[in-house]
Amino acid sequence: MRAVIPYKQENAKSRLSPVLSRTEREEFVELMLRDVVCSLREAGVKDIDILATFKYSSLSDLDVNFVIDPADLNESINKYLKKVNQPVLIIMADLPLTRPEKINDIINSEEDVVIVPGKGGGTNILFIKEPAGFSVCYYGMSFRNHCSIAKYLNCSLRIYDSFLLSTDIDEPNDIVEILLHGHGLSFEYVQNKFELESGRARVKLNCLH
Ligand SMILES: Nc1nc2c(ncn2[C@@H]2O[C@H](COP(=O)(O)OP(=O)(O)OP(=O)(O)O)[C@@H](O)[C@H]2O)c(=O)[nH]1
Ligand SMILES: C[C@H](OP(=O)(O)O)C(=O)O
Repeated sequence: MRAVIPYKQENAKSRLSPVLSRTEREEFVELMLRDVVCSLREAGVKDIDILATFKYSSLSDLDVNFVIDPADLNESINKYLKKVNQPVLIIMADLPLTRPEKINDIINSEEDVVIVPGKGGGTNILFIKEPAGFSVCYYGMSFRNHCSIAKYLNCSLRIYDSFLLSTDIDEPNDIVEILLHGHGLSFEYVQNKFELESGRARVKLNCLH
């Protein structure tokens, strides 16, 4: 089994622009990636590929395999899936709340395909036992896309329900969840920049500086 983390750092997380500068976003996305790699290692995942648009020197200390492909997300993953010929876990880099025990639960599933939905119709994690015939279709309602693809291929499907794994960090208020439930490098980064404001409604995010 291999884990693959699609990764693009250039102008990453543009939806966080209201609260983080471009430089801060590029720093932050790397720390979230490192937290994801750490959780995969704690889960005992040995083979980790970072499918990156560029050979980022700042990642050179990571004990992972780099697959460099400047193509877009869907094209690069679909090319990867045609070559990998073993079960594969596609996990996004913006999932800093990932926990090793949940990774293990997913990769030990009986089903052919496991999908962890993201907020707003996305796909945060895809586990595919036989990836050769599978194509990904990210963006828009990718969760529905991937459910349909699994059905078309007659794959048994498990929708994995997890608050922590479904929390991808896209928009400013998503950072609240890191401050409440996070750990690791991404938590340390945001706790120096933001604070929580509690009230009758949902907890709000306030910038410290
Ligand atoms: N290899 C590769 N990974 C990508 C590409 N675009 C996004 N990713 C990665 O795919 C995952 C989900 O992407 P998004 O949540 O859309 O990340 P993003 O594009 O930085 O976010 P926004 O700018 O807010 O849309 C993240 O792990 C990104 O690093 C790409 O063109 N190639
Ligand atoms: C890649 C995309 O991420 P989102 O834009 O939904 O965070 C998706 O999950 O289809």
